Amino acid sequence: MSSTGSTTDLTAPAEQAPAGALATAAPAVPAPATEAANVPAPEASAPAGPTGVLSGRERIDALDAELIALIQRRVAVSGGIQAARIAEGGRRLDLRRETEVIGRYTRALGRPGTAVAMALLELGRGRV
Ligand SMILES: C=C(O[C@@H]1C=C(C(=O)O)C=C[C@H]1O)C(=O)O
Repeated sequence: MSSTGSTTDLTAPAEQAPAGALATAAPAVPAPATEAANVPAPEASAPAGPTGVLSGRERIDALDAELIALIQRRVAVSGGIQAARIAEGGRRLDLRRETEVIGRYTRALGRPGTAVAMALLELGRGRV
């Protein structure tokens, strides 16, 4: 991954999982993504004690790297949508859609989710 923060990820090949991947990876009765608050993830069971702290931190570091990569991909996709809309004579931003996005994160994560959504939207602005 580039550490330059560039948006060249627009050309990244994998914005979605391959067809069928979700079907095999998803639980039989998947919880709605918007209702996932307070459901502990499997990663929540790190062993206690110093070893647990170290190994847990490695997992945190790996998760943070994944999150950053996902955020960079989101910024690139968002920029592509904005550029397309501008090319069609529209406005860069769609506040109704942004309200939907904020609501999704708020329902899933509570008040901090609102802040996460706002940060994601801010990161996606002005990249085109
Ligand atoms: C990406 C879009 O354009 C803008 C960016 C958004 C985002 O990053 O989620 C949402 C709404 C728009 O202000 C879109 O309309 O979907």
